[in-house]
Amino acid sequence: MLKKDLRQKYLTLRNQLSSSQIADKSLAISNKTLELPIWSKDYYHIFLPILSKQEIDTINLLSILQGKDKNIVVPKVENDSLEHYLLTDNTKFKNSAWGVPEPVNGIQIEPNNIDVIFIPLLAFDENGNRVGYGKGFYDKFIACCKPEVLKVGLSFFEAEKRISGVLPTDIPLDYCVTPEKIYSFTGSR
Ligand SMILES: Nc1nc2c(c(=O)[nH]1)N(C=O)[C@@H](CNc1ccc(C(=O)N[C@@H](CCC(=O)O)C(=O)O)cc1)CN2
Ligand SMILES: Nc1ncnc2c1ncn2[C@@H]1O[C@H](COP(=O)(O)OP(=O)(O)OP(=O)(O)O)[C@@H](O)[C@H]1O
Repeated sequence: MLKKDLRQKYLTLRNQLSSSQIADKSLAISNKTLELPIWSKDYYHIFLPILSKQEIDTINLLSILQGKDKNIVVPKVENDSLEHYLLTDNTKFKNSAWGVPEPVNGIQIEPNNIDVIFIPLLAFDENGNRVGYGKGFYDKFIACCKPEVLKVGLSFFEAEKRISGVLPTDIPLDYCVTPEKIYSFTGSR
């Protein structure tokens, strides 16, 4: 299926989830991440959910990262690209026009310092390709990171067979975590 059709399909499926399904699936995804071979790193990049858009609630994953004493980095849209800030006890948040809770100020982190990125998505396929909102924010961000950065998709739904219309700028995932299972794409490339 084409990216734009998949975007529509999964936006609709996501909107049909009840708030208790969102909470249960978000918790299951967070707990499943503990089985990933990613926990020996320092800098973990995480998104904070647009709750009104029924995105995965990452609060439990945030607690896991804090419990493991990791450096936690969150994005902010500035001039049509992402900037990244260290999360501290003093970080203040403000919802962007798009509904993302974004840090107001703080210590900026360069992409080359980031070791692991948890990526929001609408759909993914069995090759680790991914569909987001279609703005290319994450594609451009990942392109600035070090080549060995670990890219971990989080998804309420299981993999599609194949996304068509994948572009040369699309960087595939290393792992994707759903409430049911972990997909690893590291062996297939
Ligand atoms: N929780 C969360 N945080 C995230 C993302 C995400 O998908 N989820 N992003 C993943 O990329 C980035 C922000 N993504 C954005 C995507 C679109 C627009 C935006 O400006 N949208 C237009 C409408 C565009 C349209 O409908 O065509 C607007 O609000 O005017 C802003 C940010 C970074 N943070
Ligand atoms: N590294 C890059 N440099 C410049 N433009 C890019 C880059 N990566 C992607 N783009 C552009 O961004 C646009 C959106 O890409 P795509 O449809 O793959 O978005 P997406 O993967 O759904 O969204 P996102 O990355 O925000 O989650 C495309 O027009 C693409 O050409």
